[in-house]
Parts: sequence; C-alpha cells; structure tokens
Amino acid sequence: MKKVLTIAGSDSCGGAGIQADLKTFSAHGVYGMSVITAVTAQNTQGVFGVQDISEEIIMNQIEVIFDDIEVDAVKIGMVSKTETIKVIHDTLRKYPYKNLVVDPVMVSKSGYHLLQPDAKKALIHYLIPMATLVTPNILEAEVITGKRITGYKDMEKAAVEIHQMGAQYALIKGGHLEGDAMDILFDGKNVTSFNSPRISTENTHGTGCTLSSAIASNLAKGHSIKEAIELAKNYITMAIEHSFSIGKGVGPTHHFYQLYKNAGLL
Ligand SMILES: Nc1ncnc2c1ncn2[C@@H]1O[C@H](COP(=O)(O)OP(=O)(O)O)[C@@H](O)[C@H]1O
Ligand SMILES: Cc1ncc(COP(=O)(O)O)c(N)n1
Repeated sequence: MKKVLTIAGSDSCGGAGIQADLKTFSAHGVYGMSVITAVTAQNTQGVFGVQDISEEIIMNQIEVIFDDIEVDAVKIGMVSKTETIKVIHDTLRKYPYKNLVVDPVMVSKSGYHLLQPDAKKALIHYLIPMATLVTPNILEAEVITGKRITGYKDMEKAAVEIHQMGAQYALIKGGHLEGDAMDILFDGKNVTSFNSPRISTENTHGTGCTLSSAIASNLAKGHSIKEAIELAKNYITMAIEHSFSIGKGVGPTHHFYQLYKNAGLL
C-alpha cells in the first residue's frame, strides 16, 4: 500500500486540515500519516483559537516517520509561522522525500489568518523551491506574486511566475473567481486547464485541503502530474456535489470510498 504524509494543522470540526487530508487519503485507498503543525479550535463558523506546536515536536514527528517508513508522497498545508516553516524545510531536506505538494494555506474561508502575515516570505523562500507542485488559490497566488488576478490570463502568468520561483509545477485554483471552477497548471513548458461546472453551494470548507491531498495520493500511486490533477479535480467536484451542512456555517465536503469507487475514480 502507498503511504502518504500530511504536514498540516488540525481542524477540530473535521472539514479541513489534517482531518480532511486523512479522509481523502482513506478514500483513495492509500495509508495516511500526519505531522501536526498547529491545533485550531474551529467550527463551520470560524476559527476561535490556535495553538502552534513546538518546532522540536514538529521535527520529531517528521524524523520518526522518515526514519522508519518509506513515504510515497507528502502534502504540506497550514504552517502558521516562520519558525514552523524553517523546521519543516530543514528536517525534510535530510530525507529523500518525493512528490511534495505544497498548499500555501493563508486565510481560512471564514477569514482567519492561518499563516502569520510576516511568514509569507519564508513560505515563498523555503517551501516553494522544495515543491513538486504548489496549489495556491487566487488570493494566495496574488500574495505570492504580488499581482492582482482577475481572470484566466492572470492565472496563467501567476502559474509561470510561481514555477520560476522554483516549484516544478504550479496549479492556480480558480474556486474564488466567477464562472466555471477552472484551475490552471504550468508544467515548465505548457499551460493546461482543468475545468468543472461551478456547483452552487455554501459548503466548501476544506476544498483546497482535499484537492491537494487527492493530488498527493494520486502521485503516490504513480500517476503523472496531469493524470493526478485530472483525477483529483473529478474527486473534489464530486466531494463538493455531495457536501452537506453540519452546523450553522460553511459545511464540509464528502469523502466516501464507495462513492468514488462506483464512479470509477479509484
Ligand atoms: N463552487 C465550486 N464548484 C466546483 N468546484 C469548486 C467550487 N469551489 C471550489 N472549487 C474547486 O475546488 C478546488 C479548491 O479550490 P479553492 O476553493 O479555490 O481552494 P481553497 O480551498 O484553497 O480556497 C479547485 O479545484 C476549485 O476549482
Ligand atoms: C487547519 C486548517 N487548515 C486549512 C484550512 C483551510 O481550509 P478553508 O480554506 O476551507 O477554510 C483550515 N480552515 N484549517
């Protein structure tokens, strides 16, 4: 069985973060492991508290996994602050990690800053060059490139620019624009777009976490980058179609092995 590691924050209500990642891994039939960077007190309405995990324990978690287990892919999500980013960078570098998907999580759907504003530079400097794939949403791509993104052409330019910052591939997610939900990949040579009709729902808590974990699972299974994204795009579209309300705010996406198996996605 393929083994996939998420390095991310815990979301107590289970819609995003480590919990979404592990559910996505299970639905893909890969074995999920986790390094927790921060614990959030979060529900569908917002983030009400954050406790960052010490650098020492983050380092310990990464080391004991890699010292013991062969890891087929790694996904990085919420990294909170500069010290967290540095310790992840310094520790991962000691190992032959592969298929590293970096989701540069900055602000939650509920508007909470999950990355301290002064840590953006460190994320760009330390994590982007390590990445096989970086998956920013529109706001994150704007912050990383320092340029406004209002449509397809801007997304294309941002993907090229993020590739030039050292990521092997860059996927700009269009979930926050209008019209179809279109994501744009730059692979160093060509631009490819991944399209799906926009689903009318409020329940999109954890969509970015789910997409990046699905891509990491598919890369671990040996799919090419384009196949991995194409399959993950189908997965997230279905997960949003089957999303549901669990509280008073933004509900989660759906992860159910049999649903995806029946749809021929696994
Ligand atoms: N309403 C929607 N309908 C269909 N796909 C969506 C919708 N919202 C987001 N997506 C897709 O979900 C994935 C995550 O995108 P996005 O929501 O932009 O990321 P994030 O959670 O990081 O803000 C992308 O593939 C995007 O195109
Ligand atoms: C621990 C954690 N990680 C990531 C997200 C981003 O997810 P979203 O953008 O859907 O709020 C989150 N809310 N919480």
